[in-house]
Amino acid sequence: MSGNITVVEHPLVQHKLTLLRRKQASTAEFRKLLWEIGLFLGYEAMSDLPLGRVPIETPVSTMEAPVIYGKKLAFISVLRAGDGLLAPMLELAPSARVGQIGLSRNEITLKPEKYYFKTPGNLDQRRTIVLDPMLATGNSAAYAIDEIKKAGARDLKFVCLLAAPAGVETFTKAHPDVPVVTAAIDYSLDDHGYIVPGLGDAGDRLFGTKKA
Ligand SMILES: O=P(O)(O)OC[C@H]1O[C@H](OP(=O)(O)OP(=O)(O)O)[C@H](O)[C@@H]1O
Ligand SMILES: O=c1cc[nH]c(=O)[nH]1
Ligand SMILES: [Mg+2]
Repeated sequence: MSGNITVVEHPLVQHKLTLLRRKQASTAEFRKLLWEIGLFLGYEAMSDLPLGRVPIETPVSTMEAPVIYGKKLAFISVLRAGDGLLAPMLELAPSARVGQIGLSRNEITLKPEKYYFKTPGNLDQRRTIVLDPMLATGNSAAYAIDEIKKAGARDLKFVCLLAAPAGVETFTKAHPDVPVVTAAIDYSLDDHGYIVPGLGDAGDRLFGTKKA
């Protein structure tokens, strides 16, 4: 498989992902597990932030101590399901600016339809991390990055929970400059474009909107 993709294989992530995938997981459990895994995905996605040094005093001595330095962060959630990763990312970096792109995948064409777009200013001066748990066909993620690049972003990463091989292919062909961080790459897509084995519809599971 081509592209710059990091799979977070930490046992805690893989264990929590198994609990979250199970169809018996309640909405509350799904939400909490996505939040917990999101912390680890954020930890990985931000592992290359540049550090500078500032002088501080500890109770014992002075030192030149490391601090995150340089470009500010922007997190952009692909609505709705991206909001499940936004909360843990903000837990890690509370002063990041936040944007949203609202996309709904057309069930027949499997193409995204945009219904909302709002991003922070000066995206060209920010490290921009785009969030959506699912990279299935890759159409939504590739389109989201197209729009976010049009808004000025240049230094981008994409963070998801699950990816399908076809989605990784489509995404990395469209945006070879955008590294992807995920917790797993599954086997395939079904006839409706759902990731197999996957977890079902992430938005419905996160918000409890699946019709009975
Ligand atoms: O890679 P793709 O084939 O484009 O599929 C992935 C998209 O599908 C889901 O969103 P959905 O359209 O279900 O919207 P929702 O978050 O409101 O449920 C998911 O959150 C992605 O945005
Ligand atoms: O498996 C999938 C594919 C697209 N969107 C989802 O929420 N789940
Ligand atoms: Mg959905």
